[in-house]
Amino acid sequence: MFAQIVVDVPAGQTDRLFDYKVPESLQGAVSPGMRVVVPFGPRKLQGFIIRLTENTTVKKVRNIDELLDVTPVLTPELLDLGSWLSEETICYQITAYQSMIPAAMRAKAKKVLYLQEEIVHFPVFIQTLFGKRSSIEWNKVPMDKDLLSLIRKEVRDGRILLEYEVKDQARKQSYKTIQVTPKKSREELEGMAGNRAKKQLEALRWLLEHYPETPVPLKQVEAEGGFTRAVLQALVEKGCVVEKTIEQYRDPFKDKEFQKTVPLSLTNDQAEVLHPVREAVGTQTHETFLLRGVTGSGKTEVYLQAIQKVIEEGKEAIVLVPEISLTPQMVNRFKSRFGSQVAVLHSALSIGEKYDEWRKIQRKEVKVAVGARSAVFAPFEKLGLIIIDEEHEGSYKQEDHPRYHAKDVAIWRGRYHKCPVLLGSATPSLESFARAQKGVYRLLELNNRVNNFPMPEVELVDMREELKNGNRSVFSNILLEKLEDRLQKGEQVVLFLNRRGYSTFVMCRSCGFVTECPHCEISLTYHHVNKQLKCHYCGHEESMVNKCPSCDSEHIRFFGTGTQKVEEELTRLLPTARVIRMDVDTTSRKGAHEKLLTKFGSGQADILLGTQMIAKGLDFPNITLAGVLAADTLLNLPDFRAPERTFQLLTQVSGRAGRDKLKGEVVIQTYNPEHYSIVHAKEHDFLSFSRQEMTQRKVGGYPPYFFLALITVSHEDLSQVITTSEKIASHLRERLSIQTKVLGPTVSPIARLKDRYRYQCMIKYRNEPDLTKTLREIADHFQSEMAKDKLFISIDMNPHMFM
Ligand SMILES: Nc1ncnc2c1ncn2[C@@H]1O[C@H](COP(=O)(O)OP(=O)(O)OP(=O)(O)O)[C@@H](O)[C@H]1O
Ligand SMILES: [Zn+2]
Ligand SMILES: [Zn+2]
Repeated sequence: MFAQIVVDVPAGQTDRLFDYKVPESLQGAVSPGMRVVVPFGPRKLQGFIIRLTENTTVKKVRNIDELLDVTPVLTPELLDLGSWLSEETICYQITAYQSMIPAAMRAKAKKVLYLQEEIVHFPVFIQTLFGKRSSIEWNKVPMDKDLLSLIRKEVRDGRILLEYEVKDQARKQSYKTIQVTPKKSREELEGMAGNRAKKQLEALRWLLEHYPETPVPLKQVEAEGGFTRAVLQALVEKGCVVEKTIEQYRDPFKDKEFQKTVPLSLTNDQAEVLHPVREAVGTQTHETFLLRGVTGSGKTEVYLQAIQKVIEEGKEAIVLVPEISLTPQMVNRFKSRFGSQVAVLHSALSIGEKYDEWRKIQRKEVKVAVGARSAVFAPFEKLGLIIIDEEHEGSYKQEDHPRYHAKDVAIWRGRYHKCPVLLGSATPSLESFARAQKGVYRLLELNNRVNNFPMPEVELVDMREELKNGNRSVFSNILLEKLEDRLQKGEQVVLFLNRRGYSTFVMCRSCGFVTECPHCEISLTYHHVNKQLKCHYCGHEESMVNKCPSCDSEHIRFFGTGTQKVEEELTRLLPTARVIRMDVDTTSRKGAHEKLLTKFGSGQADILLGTQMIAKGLDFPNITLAGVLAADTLLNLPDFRAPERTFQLLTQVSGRAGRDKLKGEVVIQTYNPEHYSIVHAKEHDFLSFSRQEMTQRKVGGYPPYFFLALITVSHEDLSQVITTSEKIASHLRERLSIQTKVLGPTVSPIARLKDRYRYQCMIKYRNEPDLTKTLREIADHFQSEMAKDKLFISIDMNPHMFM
């Protein structure tokens, strides 16, 4: 028998399957989706088995060296999906597969088999393998087919546990227990211990007295009984007690109580949008729904009840939420409804925790996976529904290989499983909305808030006027007044400050010199805490200067407004206000995010000041004011989606206010009060915004009218970058149709990054069936240069970032 294998070859090789012989010893133990180690030239490499065949055309076929899995880590579906991803996003198949499995399995982790029952209950083969041990390292297991298939069966039945020992794990993931060997009399047991072993007899008697029938953690016996591990180990070896390893999932939620919630009785609007989704789940029909529901319209309850139906049908569901809104509040809503049937895949989890959650899915111990982008690869085999909340979010697009968009993957899987995909948002992306209007997706709408609570009143403040009237503060007079009013009433406020484009930079007032990173063409950011200047792209750090390096002036200082600075000003202006600041600095510690939100939710603070992480998903009834300190920061980015992002963000932030009985108000401070994205956000008018934005897109030749592909070339040597990108552009112009536009090459908005110069070409096309093929040829053409030289070419078939 032979296996066709995708091998983890470093760049420089093409993407193809290699044939290997399955040695006699492994026949019956191998199946597609398992990882193996194979010889490749002089090296040993990892690979995935794609399929098994009876024959090969290869003359000198080599043997598989080692099998790394007992059960496949990739399902047949995911194997298909990976090859599709590799074609669509122009990446190596191996890269696609690696991105589908948890990091713990990618790392060179040690694998250990643990017996879950007494050794005597296992077949002789396994008894001999383990001897007196209760665990054994995988690489000590002989690659013997009969033994392997036995082990596989036991792993499947849960009698042997396969663990990855990941280095990052300081915490215990399993613990040992001991138990007096059952079905033996006291005399027998004492005889086995032998009367010369005093300490052992003492321990045995203690156990017989205190825990005659139940397993006790070894630690507990040591602590309570005061026996040493050596004494107890001796009893194990003599067979007087049996040792057992109890697995403990690293459950990041274990200290939490989830109040069980029951389905709310739906409003008519909710019932109306839920109906077709449940129907599609029931009839196993693939269809993509776009649920456009204003903020606070009860989309989450619709998701929950759709999932309910999925579970009733004996199926499984995936819920994707943006990383940033994967807040405890959001997670709780799923955990509270479905309890232990939910696995949460969260980037804040440790590698080990993530692996545990993933394994719950793989073992079919849960029915629902809630997570950020990569949770779309959850290895369910009976998918009944995939939900993407806040479907417009840019973070669903991966900005590294494989450059996939979670929405495309979700729809691919929906088709495969014949199940619906539900996209939800208050502000759908124009691409999705256009598809819904054309009938490619089915549009569902929730136009009102639950209980018809009104949308909040939005006021725009022109900050240029404020300045003219002598107000140099970051707070307009109106916002300050309203803040004072809320403090008096004991109501709560969220204040939003955009992180990007508004961090503090250092500028010389005399000559305009701005301190830049020596490796990237980006201004350095001032960090208050350690008085350092830092580059957000490459991490370069230097100390703050007192004199302008360019003109020697002493009038050099930092500008712009970071959250810290706003917090300082806030406490100066409103000394009694209790402020919680949420940004990368205050939430970097594990669990900090949750603590801060709980504190705010329980009324221990008046103002929640933060960046993007407070813009979405928060549902606190006592918030009656939302303030946006600078609405324009996103508008100025060199990105055709800037107005769309601005509109979305303003709508989201506004959506935090007045979600319950108390009426909400919003203040948006801006230097562009006439900009259509801001004007329409004020009116909560998605339809008018999308109409106007569509016109812009048509004129500019942008999605959804045109598709885009972005090629970025970088090298330490500028002339190399220019030559290569020119070659690529002219090759493309020759190959592609005349309707297709090839723009550039031009300098990238970030002209230099980590000492590499960057140029880009943009392709705008409507119909170019062979484009991925052509681009792959280009990538292959430069492959050898890329391998030996410092040239780098990145191809993005659906770019969301243009920097
Ligand atoms: N049928 C219902 N009856 C009573 N309350 C409901 C109902 N449906 C939802 N709610 C409540 O309404 C509030 C808003 O709902 P939810 O958070 O689901 O809105 P959303 O559409 O997801 O909002 P956003 O897009 O702003 O996150 C929540 O507090 C929720 O518990
Ligand atoms: Zn200067
Ligand atoms: Zn840098």
